[in-house]
Amino acid sequence: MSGSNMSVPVPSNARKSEREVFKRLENILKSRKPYCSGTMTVNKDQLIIFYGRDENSAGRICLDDASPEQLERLVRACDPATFGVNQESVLDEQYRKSKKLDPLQFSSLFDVASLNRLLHEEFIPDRKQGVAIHYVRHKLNVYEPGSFFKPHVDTPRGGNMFGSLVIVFPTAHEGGSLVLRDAGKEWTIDSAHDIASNPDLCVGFIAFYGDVEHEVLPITSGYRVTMTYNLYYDRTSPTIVYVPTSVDDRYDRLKATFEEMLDQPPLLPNGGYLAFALQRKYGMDQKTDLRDLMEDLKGSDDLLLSVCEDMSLRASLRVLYRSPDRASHDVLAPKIYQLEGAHWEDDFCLAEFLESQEYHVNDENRVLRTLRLARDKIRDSTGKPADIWVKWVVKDDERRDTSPIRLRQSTEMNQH
Ligand SMILES: O=C(O)CCC(=O)C(=O)O
Ligand SMILES: [Fe+2]
Repeated sequence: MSGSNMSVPVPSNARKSEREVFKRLENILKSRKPYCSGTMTVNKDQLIIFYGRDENSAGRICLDDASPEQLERLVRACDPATFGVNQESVLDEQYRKSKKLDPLQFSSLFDVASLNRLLHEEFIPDRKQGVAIHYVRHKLNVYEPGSFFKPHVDTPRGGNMFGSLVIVFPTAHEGGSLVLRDAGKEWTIDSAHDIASNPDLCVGFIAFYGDVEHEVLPITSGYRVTMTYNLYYDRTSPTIVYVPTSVDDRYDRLKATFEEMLDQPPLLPNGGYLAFALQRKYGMDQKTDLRDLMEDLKGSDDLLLSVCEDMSLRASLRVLYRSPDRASHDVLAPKIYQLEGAHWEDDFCLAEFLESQEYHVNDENRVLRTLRLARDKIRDSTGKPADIWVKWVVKDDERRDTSPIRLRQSTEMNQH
């Protein structure tokens, strides 16, 4: 389930001034990069790795001035790297050709916490500014000439994992750029080049959100050694507030545009909601409490929520359900419904249909009788079986229906 690729037309009755404001809001929300990268100076000690697969093998390497022989010895101590498909580890050298050590097979003196400040300033969502980052070491990867890792998205490990961090050690190599792709854009990070052009001893780093596709291009010479971390929010540790030094005026611009929009009466003359598709993807299923998910928003989604909170606008996460034939009103539901095996009566309006699903869940006979149909019946605008999209709802009106899931009028932003 995701919200990033859905195209929702701006309602045809939106006025020109409204369209312009929507477009500006959209541009601000889409302008944040889903990663941050650079180089960080280190002392030589931080580049020492102790490694060994079992009790009978032990090695040590300093990844500053390691010789090809030392690097070859490290390669021999590693296993071929697998990758995750449907929760399983698969070995396929057409897809990923590299070597790796698991976290219990190596130790490193690298001080990852030195990146805290930078990640908070450049990468951590605004509402998470005070929350500490918990870095969990994932793998040591070793790429020889000819090694690569085709485009993939990292397997999320645990609910509050929000991203990945790659540390690139300063072993001389060429090729091996990390290419990131998100929402139709692409960025290439050539850490080997960045490290070589820095006069100080340094490592390269790239932190990116968990839903960003990435790829390691083939290594053409030398050895590329990386250490990966899974990034979590650490809610148990004390919160630290950094004062960002970089200037990011998106918050102010978003707030000003919002104010302008709300000051333009009548925005929604008959009442209604203003809904925004989430920019980032989140894992969820029927058990997901959308209120918990609100705590884990990333990037622009989090920025939007902070602006809403700041302006005392009631905001919540909702799932948008749209009937197959668009004959009834859309429903912004406060939860994810179990549609597997549900049955759509032709004269149902969508809200009634969803309510009936709730009712039938514990009614075994009805469920048996109504097996099949629903997945086929709920379709998106292109005719494919519908996916579930999570939307923002930020503006409503006193005259709103009392039913929590009925929508009288929705105004949505175009995603493209
Ligand atoms: O080594 C890298 O640069 C990236 C490795 C990676 O994408 C992974 O381990 O999932
Ligand atoms: Fe990856």
